[in-house]
Amino acid sequence: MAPSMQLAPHPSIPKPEGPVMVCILDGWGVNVEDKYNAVFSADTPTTDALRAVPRRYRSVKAHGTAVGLPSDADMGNSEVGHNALGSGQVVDQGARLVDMALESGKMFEGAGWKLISGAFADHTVHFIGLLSDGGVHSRFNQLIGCIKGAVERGAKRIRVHILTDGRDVPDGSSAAFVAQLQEDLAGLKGCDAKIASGGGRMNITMDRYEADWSMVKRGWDAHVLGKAPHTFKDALTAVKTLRGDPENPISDQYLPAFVIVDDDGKPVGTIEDGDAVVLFNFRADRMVEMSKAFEYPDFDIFDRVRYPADLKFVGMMQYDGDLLLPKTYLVPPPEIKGVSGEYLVKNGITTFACSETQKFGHVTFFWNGNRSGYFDSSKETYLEIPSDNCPFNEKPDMKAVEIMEAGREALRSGKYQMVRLNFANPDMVGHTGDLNASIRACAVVDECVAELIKVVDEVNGRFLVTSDHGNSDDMVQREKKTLKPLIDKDTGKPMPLTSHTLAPVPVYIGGKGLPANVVLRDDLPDAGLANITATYINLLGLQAPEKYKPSLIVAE
Ligand SMILES: O=C(O)[C@@H](CO)OP(=O)(O)O
Ligand SMILES: [Mn+2]
Ligand SMILES: [Mn+2]
Repeated sequence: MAPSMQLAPHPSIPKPEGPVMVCILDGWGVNVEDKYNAVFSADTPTTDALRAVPRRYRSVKAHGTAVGLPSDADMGNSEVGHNALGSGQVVDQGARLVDMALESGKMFEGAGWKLISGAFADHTVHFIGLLSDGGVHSRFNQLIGCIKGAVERGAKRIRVHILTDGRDVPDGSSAAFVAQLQEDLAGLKGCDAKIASGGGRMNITMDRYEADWSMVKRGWDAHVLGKAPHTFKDALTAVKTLRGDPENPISDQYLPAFVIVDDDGKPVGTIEDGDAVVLFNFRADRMVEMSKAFEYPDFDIFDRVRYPADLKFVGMMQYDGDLLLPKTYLVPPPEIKGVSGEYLVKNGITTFACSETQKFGHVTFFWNGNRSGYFDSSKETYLEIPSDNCPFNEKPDMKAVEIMEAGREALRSGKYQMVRLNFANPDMVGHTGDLNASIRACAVVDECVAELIKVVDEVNGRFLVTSDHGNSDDMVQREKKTLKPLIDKDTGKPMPLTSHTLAPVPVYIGGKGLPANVVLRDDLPDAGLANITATYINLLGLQAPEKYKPSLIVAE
């Protein structure tokens, strides 16, 4: 082992007899305490009790610059949250790197730009991605920046394939983004630019972790082949019509696929031989599958029917550095080096990591600094529990009990020194905007934490329970100043909040194996998620790498 990777024993925190459990309650923030806070409203006796233990509970920042996002107006998300939790470092994240590449002009100088510029004169440049200013997967102004850059550099024909959001931005806001995009495209001089196809992000194109490839096929059919269940002459009409009854609309997230056609009913923007395609999302998880469909000539997961020849395909970023997918991209992704997972295996620590499909890559790929697979398969076991395929408010328990049971077994097995679990419920159910289902989601997770802590105590272990960002902690849109819920004019009901929040997240530590003198420091008021990495390494009785953000604990 490189001497630099050796972790010294902690001078005052001994090695535990049992394992260390790190639990991430995805989307569980600390926020305004009223009935629209599902975390607060849920029956959560376990985390309530943990919160009452002196010097073993605090909160940490999980949004904005504390996790490498461009500004403190940016909510946290799973990618940047797990990157920070697993690496102990704050690195400039995709959102910021794309901003900088556009500002400096580097965007227009790299290999990715060179590739697509081959289509400027005689072919079409297609942009496919999430249309909103949510800043989790993409940002509207970055799309416009790229389109304008292409037009200034000679692009003659542009088609945009839009995924409507309603998840990182309020549901129903898609119409406004579409209207704005249409206006911006119409204002481009010397370029024929139009919206060509679209659909809701949770219905087409943006599947992740192979939960449902049929979503990607629906996206391919609409974007590439120009085939969809609905055709319209105009995208704004498409989005407004497909939402249906204003009293009970289909969410922007789930709008069916549509294709824009001309007066003869012909699609205005199929993807043809020699065209360029840009996936303009910077975030990886929901772009990997579509990238495979575009990049791999012998792709066979679904029938692509037609695979355009001489395609100039790029991602906004490289979405998987191990698979080198896509080969060509516009902006190099963040480089996260020396993550805790690598240190652990190099120091002989055995790890079990588990979540259900929807969060499996979060607790492995994102946790490991966007790396696929194991650092050392002899020391690590990653277990994926298949997620249900349904809107998660219909089954708010999701696979929490199964994850808990797997965690319990791993803790008892004696095989693992570290057990890392992610519970998806407060996040995935929170995204549906369904308050009651989110309350249930938080309650079931609290029950699972109770069961796990019992076992941690049984094996003389230690635990750290935390989260990656807020979500269920606020389920309603609010007036900025008074924080009063905003009321929908049509329905008279409070307007649901489907997005993450800016809230800090809790950190609870404990376990029978944790010496009584180990407590949370009180001199790090501004700590963030990245401080948790050194903390859990200390719980293992080891000193953390020097470059990590300081540990939150001390032995007094
Ligand atoms: O579902 C997702 O893709 C994002 C929200 O856009 O959520 P998370 O960061 O929690 O995965
Ligand atoms: Mn998350
Ligand atoms: Mn989320």
